[in-house]
Amino acid sequence: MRNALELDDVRKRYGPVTALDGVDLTVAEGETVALLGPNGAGKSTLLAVALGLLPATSGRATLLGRPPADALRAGRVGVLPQEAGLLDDVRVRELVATVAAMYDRPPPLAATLRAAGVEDLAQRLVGRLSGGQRQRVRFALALAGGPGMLVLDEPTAGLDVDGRRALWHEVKRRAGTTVFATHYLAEADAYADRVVLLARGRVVADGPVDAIKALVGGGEVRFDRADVPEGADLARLRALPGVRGVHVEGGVSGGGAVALRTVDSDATLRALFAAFDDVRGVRVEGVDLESAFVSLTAGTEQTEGPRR
Ligand SMILES: Nc1ncnc2c1ncn2[C@@H]1O[C@H](COP(=O)(O)OP(=O)(O)OP(=O)(O)O)[C@@H](O)[C@H]1O
Repeated sequence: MRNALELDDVRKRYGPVTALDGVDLTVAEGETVALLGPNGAGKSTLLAVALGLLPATSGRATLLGRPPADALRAGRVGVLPQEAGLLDDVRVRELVATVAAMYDRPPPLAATLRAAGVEDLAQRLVGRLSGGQRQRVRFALALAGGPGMLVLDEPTAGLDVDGRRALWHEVKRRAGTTVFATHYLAEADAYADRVVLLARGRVVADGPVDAIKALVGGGEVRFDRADVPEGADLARLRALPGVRGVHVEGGVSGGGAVALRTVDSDATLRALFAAFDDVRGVRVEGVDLESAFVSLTAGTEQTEGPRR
């Protein structure tokens, strides 16, 4: 299968700030890839370089087998940039029609308006729309040329529940290549085949959602006890193999609910049963994407100033 996107040791500096610090990334055709990372990690910069909208300081970007700007000019990629300005004094229908007319074989206008959920807004002036409605219009502009690939920077920012559902429904229906940046981990979990986790301009994890969760490993062993563990009991729980943290909540009718954060739930479970004979309601839960995200990017918020 051909690669839709290739980034080869891409670096991008804005004066003293290193926004991308040697990024290698490959996206195969047909893949849906989510780009995650804390504020300032470099997600928007990565997408802008991948699209040829920003020059890299060094390294190489290839989009659909060509220099990115060429692929973009050929109308093969639909783009939803973050905070894109829109003309205010035109009606939604005119704006989408004008953009569609720049392409060789755009889909019927009605289909684009429907797909982006802006049919009912077609006659409205863009300048009078709400934030979420404007975001839907941006999505319509990304779809206007009938592109084979979508690059979406925080596409559901400002969208209500219906708007989000409609957008992802459309992305899935198209089954083309999609690369999107998001802060909503649930969206990455639900819609991406693969997650690329950026921190400080570097790829710190790259793989299917389950593999990213597994990188952090372990999970949580939860159980109930008749008594809330305290003192020596608590120390014994902390000393169980694999345990990295103990969280205790007062349970119903005076009992206690306990959660053990562990890197080896099998070893923790065996030792727990050996050491305590009054545990009940034991359940083991895996790490969720949020915990994995926090572990893998902890303390990495990008700040101004020279890099260490
Ligand atoms: N035009 C610019 N001039 C100077 N610094 C910039 C510019 N654009 C981005 N940066 C800096 O580059 C780094 C990466 O920014 P970028 O917008 O790519 O991050 P992001 O992951 O998209 O963040 P967010 O989640 O907040 O949108 C940040 O430290 C940011 O302050």
